[in-house]
Amino acid sequence: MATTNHAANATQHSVIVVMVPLPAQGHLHQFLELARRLASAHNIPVYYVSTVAHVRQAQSRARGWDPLNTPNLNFSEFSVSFDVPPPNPDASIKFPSQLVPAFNSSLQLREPVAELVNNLSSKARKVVVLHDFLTSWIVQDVPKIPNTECYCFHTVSAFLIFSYIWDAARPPVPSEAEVVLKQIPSLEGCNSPELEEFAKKQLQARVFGVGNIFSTSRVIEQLYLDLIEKTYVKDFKHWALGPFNPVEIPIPTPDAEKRRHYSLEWLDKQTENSVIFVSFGSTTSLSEEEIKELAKGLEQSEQRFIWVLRDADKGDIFSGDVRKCQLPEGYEERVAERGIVIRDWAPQLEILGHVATSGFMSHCGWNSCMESISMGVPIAAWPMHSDQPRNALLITKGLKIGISVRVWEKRNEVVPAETIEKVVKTLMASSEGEEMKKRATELKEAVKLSVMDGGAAHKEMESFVAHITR
Ligand SMILES: O=c1ccn([C@@H]2O[C@H](COP(=O)(O)OP(=O)(O)O[C@H]3O[C@H](CO)[C@@H](O)[C@H](O)[C@H]3O)[C@@H](O)[C@H]2O)c(=O)[nH]1
Repeated sequence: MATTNHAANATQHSVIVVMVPLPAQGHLHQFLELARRLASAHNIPVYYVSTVAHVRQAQSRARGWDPLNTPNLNFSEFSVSFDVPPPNPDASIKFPSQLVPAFNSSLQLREPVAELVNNLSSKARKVVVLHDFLTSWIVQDVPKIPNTECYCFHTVSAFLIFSYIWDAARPPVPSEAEVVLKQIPSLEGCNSPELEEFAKKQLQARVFGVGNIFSTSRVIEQLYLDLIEKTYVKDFKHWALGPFNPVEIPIPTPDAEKRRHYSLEWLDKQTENSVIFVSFGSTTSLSEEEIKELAKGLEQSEQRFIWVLRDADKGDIFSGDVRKCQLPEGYEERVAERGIVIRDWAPQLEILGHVATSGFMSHCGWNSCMESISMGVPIAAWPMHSDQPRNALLITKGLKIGISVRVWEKRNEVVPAETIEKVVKTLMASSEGEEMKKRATELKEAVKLSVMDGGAAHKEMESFVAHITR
């Protein structure tokens, strides 16, 4: 097993942080951004540990900063063996087939992680291990190592975590939460049996650490964070350290300006609040029939759009031929005046933050939700799997900043073009849509304030750092 192990170079430190993310794009930005904050703003040495493929992905997908040139941030990469099938867009459960083999391969990190932490623990007063719930199995030996402390980093919404508690125990909740929780969809159809099996393994190896970190903000999910806090034992700590995405789009340097994505230049030419961005994250693919209906629906809506249409993220995790999604003949030429189709990785945050963008058709992956809220963009919800159906409920019924396109109960039917057309028009060109936009803008302003000196998110980070370095 080849490793780039920096532990040998570590000098004596008070506290060292080791991060063990799940090797998946959706979990990457959050872990990486927390690593950056701890290493740069708080001067704590951080070790970001994962498979070779995931570390490469992390190094190339940091937003606007150079992870390789960040003092205090070290990458420990371990090569693992695995074989990953390509995505299957026609699968009845949309959970991507290529992911679980990649997750399973990460189980091989158990020994190297224990070895690394063991090594570091002799060089520091304390080693703090921040792990994903889905990497519990990897870190299960850590509590036996002296001078260590474990924290679970949830890269999902607080609403989702509380929805599991609600499923299991129906604790009393305020009416405002009850109205929403009563509508939570069952978990049927959310995960593949392979993922269920993987998650069960994590639950069995669960490490009962010191606290939870949530990838959310108190200004968005205070209601559900309070409910979670009430159900845990008293001295277990909780921090909401999000958002982990930038809340402002930085002005590009002259160099970055030259490399600016063509979709942003296209947006520059559109009028304010006129474009809907359509993208379904990094893990799922649409079937040919869904693509056909979506193409038709967008065209019939007569709204401007940017549509990211590619197969699930290659993300360096699987090799082999990738299907090229087919659009109806002559489609791109026909809609050229109004829309563009991106076949590659898109600069999602910049697109959402552009003044011309005012709607987002999204699968409701949690990063996409947080990014959309941070940029004040209401959502047309098209959930596909995992936490997405429940996130969609939070967005549409809890925060009231969105509308459903793919209704979860009708997930076995292809969403027809007429529904897509209607939803896009409602979001982009109706008083109902304007209301959603207004609420999304209010949330955006609150999030912006929260990350400033003295704001809720800022204070929360200070409290977390004070706790781990105590
Ligand atoms: O062309 C693209 C596609 C994606 N992204 C970014 O990739 C991330 C995608 O994350 P997310 O919206 O959460 O979707 P997934 O990649 O599908 O995330 C997985 O992980 C999330 C966090 O646990 C879960 O909420 C999702 O359900 C799960 O599918 C976001 O930061 C996007 O900005 C881009 O920048 N460009």
